[in-house]
Amino acid sequence: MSVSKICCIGAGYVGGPTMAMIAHKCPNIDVKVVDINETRIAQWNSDTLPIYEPGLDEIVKGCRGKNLTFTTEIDAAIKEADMIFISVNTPTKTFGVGAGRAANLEYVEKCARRIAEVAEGHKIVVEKSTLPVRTAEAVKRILSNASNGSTFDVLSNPEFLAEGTAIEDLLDPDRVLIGGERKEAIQELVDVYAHWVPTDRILTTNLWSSELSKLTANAFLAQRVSSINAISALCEATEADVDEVAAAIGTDSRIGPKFLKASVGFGGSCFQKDILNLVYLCEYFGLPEVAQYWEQVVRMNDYQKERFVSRMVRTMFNTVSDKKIAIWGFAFKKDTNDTRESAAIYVVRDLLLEKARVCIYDPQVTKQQVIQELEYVLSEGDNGISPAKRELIDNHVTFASSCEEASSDAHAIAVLTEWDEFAEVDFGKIHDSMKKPAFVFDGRNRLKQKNLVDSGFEYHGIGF
Ligand SMILES: NC(=O)c1ccc[n+]([C@@H]2O[C@H](COP(=O)([O-])OP(=O)(O)OC[C@H]3O[C@@H](n4cnc5c(N)ncnc54)[C@H](O)[C@@H]3O)[C@@H](O)[C@H]2O)c1
Ligand SMILES: O=c1ccn([C@@H]2O[C@H](COP(=O)(O)OP(=O)(O)O[C@H]3O[C@H](CO)[C@@H](O)[C@H](O)[C@H]3O)[C@@H](O)[C@H]2O)c(=O)[nH]1
Repeated sequence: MSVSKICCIGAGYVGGPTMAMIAHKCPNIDVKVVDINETRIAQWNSDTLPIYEPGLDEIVKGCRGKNLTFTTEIDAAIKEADMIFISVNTPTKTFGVGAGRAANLEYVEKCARRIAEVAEGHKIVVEKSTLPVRTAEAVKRILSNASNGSTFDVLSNPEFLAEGTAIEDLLDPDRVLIGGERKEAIQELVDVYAHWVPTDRILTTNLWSSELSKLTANAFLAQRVSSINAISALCEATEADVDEVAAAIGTDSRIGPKFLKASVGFGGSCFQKDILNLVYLCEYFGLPEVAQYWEQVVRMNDYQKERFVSRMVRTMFNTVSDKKIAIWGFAFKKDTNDTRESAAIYVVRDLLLEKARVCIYDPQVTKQQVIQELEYVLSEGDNGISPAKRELIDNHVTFASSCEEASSDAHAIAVLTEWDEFAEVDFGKIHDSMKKPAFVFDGRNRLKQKNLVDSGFEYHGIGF
C-alpha cells in the first residue's frame, strides 16, 4: 500500500513548509494541514502567508486548491488520512514540574488523544515535532486505547530545516531521519521522501535514536555558536579577531567552517528550548554532570547578550539614559519574520531598563509583534506588567520604516539581525543625520567590511 492521503496537525513554521514541499513533490498525495488556530489557517488560505520564508509563496500557491489544503476541520482530515503528522508546538514548560526546562507536551498529547478518538482503520502516526526521547512510548500508549479499535504505527521523523532557508533545506536536505519499529511502516514514509530525496540520504533508525538525534543536533549546533562567542570575548580582550580565528580553525576539515559566526547570541524557537529539554532529561535520568555540561551553552548565550549591552553602555560614557538608539533588525536571524527568543528582545529590554529610547526597524517584523515580545519579557510572572515598565514601552519605544528613519538623530545604531539590506544604505547620509560621536554596535559583524570608521563612525563589532 502506498500513502495517498496525509494529514498534518499544526500549521506552523514546520507544518506549513514541510507539507507544502510534500504536496509540491508528490502530486499524487493529497495533503491536508489542520490547525485549531482559525486566524492562522485563514492566513495560509490568503495572499499573505503567516510565515515569511523565501520561495514559500510560489510553492504554496502552486499546490493550494489542488493537492494542498489548509483547514480547521481536524477530525475529518484525521479520519481520511493514511498518515498523520503531529507538528504542533512543544515549548518549554512554564509551570509545575520541570518548569523552565522540560518540554510542554500538552499539545502533542492532545493530538494523540484526538487521533485515538476519531481515527478509523490503520494509521501511521508520525512525530514531526521535536520531542524528548521516549515520547513515542506515551503516544503509543494513548493510541492503544483508541475508541474505534483502530491500529497504529508510530514513527519519529524530526525536522532539521532552519528558518530563512526552509525551502532550500526541504528541497535538498543533508538527510531525512526516520525512526520506527515496523519495517513496512518505515518504508511507507521513506517512499514519500524518495519522490525527491536520494535514498542514501534517508536514514532509518530505531525510535529512540531518532528522537534523541534531533535534540543532539541542535545541542551541537548551538554549542558551536556559544563556543565561538566565548572566544569572541577573549578576542576583545587580546586584540585577536574572532572572524580570523573562526576562519583559521574552520579550515581544519575536522572542525569545518559552518556555524562559527560570532554574534550577539543565538535566538530562535529551538536552540534554547531543546538544550534545556536535554538538560532536563539528563537530570531526570540521573546524569547531573551531563546536564551541567549542556546547560553552560545556554548560560554562555545569556552572557553574550548581556555583554553586548554592557559594552554599549560603557562605550557611550557609562550612560544611555534618554539617548536614542536605532535598532536595526528584530528577527532572530535574517530572512524570517520570527522573533521567538531573538537576541534583540533581551538587548532592547536591557537598553530600556537603562532608560534608553529605542527606535526599531525590521523589514519583516510587525510593530505589534515587537510590543508583544517586550510586554512578555518585561512582565513579572502572573502579576503582568508593572506601570513603570508599561511606561518604558509606551514612551521609550518607537518604530521606523527604514534604517535611515530609525537612525536620524540617534546617538547609536545597534545591528541585531544580519539583513542584507543593512549593508546597502548610504552610510554618509546616515552619519550626517546622527548625533556625534555616532556609534555603531554591530552584533552580527554585518557592516565590518564597510569601513564605517572612514565615514566618521565609531564602530564596534563582536570579537575584535
Ligand atoms: N520552527 C522551526 O524552525 C522548527 C524546525 C524544526 C523543528 N521544529 C519543531 O517543530 C514543532 C513545531 O514548531 P513550529 O515552529 O512549527 O511551531 P508553531 O508554533 O509555529 O506551530 C504549531 C502550530 O500547532 C498548532 N496546534 C497546537 N496544538 C494543536 C492541536 N491540538 N490541534 C491542532 N493544532 C494545534 C498551533 O495552533 C500552531 O499553529 C516544535 O516541536 C519545534 O520544536 C521547529
Ligand atoms: O554561526 C552562527 C550560526 C547561527 N547563529 C545564530 O543561531 C540562531 C539559530 O540559527 P539557525 O540554526 O540558522 O536557525 P534555526 O531556524 O533556529 O534552525 C535551528 O533550529 C531548527 C529547529 O529545531 C533546526 O531544525 C535547524 O536544523 C537548526 O539549525 C540564530 O539566531 C542565528 O543568528 C549564530 O549566531 N552564528
